[in-house]
Amino acid sequence: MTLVIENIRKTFDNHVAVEGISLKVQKGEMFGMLGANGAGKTTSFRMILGLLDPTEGNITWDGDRLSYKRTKLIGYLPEERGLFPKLTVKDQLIYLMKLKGMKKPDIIREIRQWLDRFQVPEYENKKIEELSKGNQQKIQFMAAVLHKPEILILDEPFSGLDPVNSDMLKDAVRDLQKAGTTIVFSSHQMRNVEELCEDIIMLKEGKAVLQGNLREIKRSYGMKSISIRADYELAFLRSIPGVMNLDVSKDGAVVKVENERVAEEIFRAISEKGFVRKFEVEEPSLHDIFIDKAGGDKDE
Ligand SMILES: Nc1ncnc2c1ncn2[C@@H]1O[C@H](COP(=O)(O)OP(=O)(O)OP(=O)(O)O)[C@@H](O)[C@H]1O
Repeated sequence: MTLVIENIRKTFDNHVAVEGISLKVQKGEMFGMLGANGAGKTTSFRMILGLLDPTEGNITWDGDRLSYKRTKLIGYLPEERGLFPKLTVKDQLIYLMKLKGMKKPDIIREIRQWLDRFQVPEYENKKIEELSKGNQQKIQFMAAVLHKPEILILDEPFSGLDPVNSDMLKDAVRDLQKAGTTIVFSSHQMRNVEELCEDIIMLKEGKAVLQGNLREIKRSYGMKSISIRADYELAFLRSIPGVMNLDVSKDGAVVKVENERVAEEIFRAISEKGFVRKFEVEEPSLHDIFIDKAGGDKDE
C-alpha cells in the first residue's frame, strides 16, 4: 500500500499555497515534511486528509482516492490543538473516537493503555483545562492514534514538549511505525526529523526545493562543515572564496564551505601556516541544509 500524491496544487484566491508537489510514502514509512513558516505543510496535510480539495492533482491510498469519508483510515494531530477544555480526558476521547466508529469499551481500554504508556494514568477523569500544555498534547496525540489509523499525519508533534515527553512521544511514533502505520509529520526541529525519517520533502513557498532519501541528500549535498583546531588565528579563512560561514571559538573553528574543493583549499592554506591539530570534514546537518535551501530569501 502506498500514499501517492500527484502534482498537487492549491491556490487561495490569487495566492499559490502549494505548487506541484508529488510524493510517495510506502506503508510503514515515516516521512518528514519540512519548510519554513507558510511553506505549505499544513495546506498539504489538509489536502491529504480531504479537508481541502486540491485545485489540481490527485491523492490516493492503495490506488483509491482519499476523501473525508475515509478518515477512519487517517489519524491527525493538527497544529492548532483542538480539545474541549471543560471535558474530561475520558469523555473527550470517547466523543472523538465514536466519530471514528469505535465502540465505547474499546475506547476505554485504549485510553487506559495509552495513559499508562504516557505515565499519566491519573488523568483519565481530569478536565483537559487542568492539564499542562505538554500533557494536553499527549491527549491530542491519543485522539490521533486511538482508532489505529493506517495513515498518521502529525503537524509539529514535538513542539512545546520537554525532552522527556518528546522522547516518550518519539518512542510511541516509532512503535506505531513498526506496527505498520504510515506516518507523515512536519517539524521545525531538524534533529527530530534526522532521528526519525528516511525520506523527506523540503518546501519553500509551496514548492519542493529538496526531496528524497535523507542519507543520500546529505551525502550528495555540496556543502560541508569542517572542524579545525590549530595553534594559530583562523579568522583569515573568512576571506577564502567559497567559505559560507566561520564560527571561531576557544576550541577551534567550524567552517561551512560550499563544496569539497573549498575544503581542500582550506586544508592547504592552514597546512602552510603550521601544525594542524584537527581537521575533520563532515556532511552538513539537516539544519544547515534547511537554512541553505529553505531558510532565507536566497533565490534558488
Ligand atoms: N484558508 C486559507 N486562506 C488563504 N490563505 C491560506 C489559507 N490557508 C493557508 N493559506 C496560505 O497558504 C500558505 C501556506 O500556509 P500553510 O499553513 O500551509 O503553511 P505551513 O508550512 O503549514 O506553515 P507553518 O509552519 O507556519 O504552520 C501561507 O501563505 C498561508 O497564508
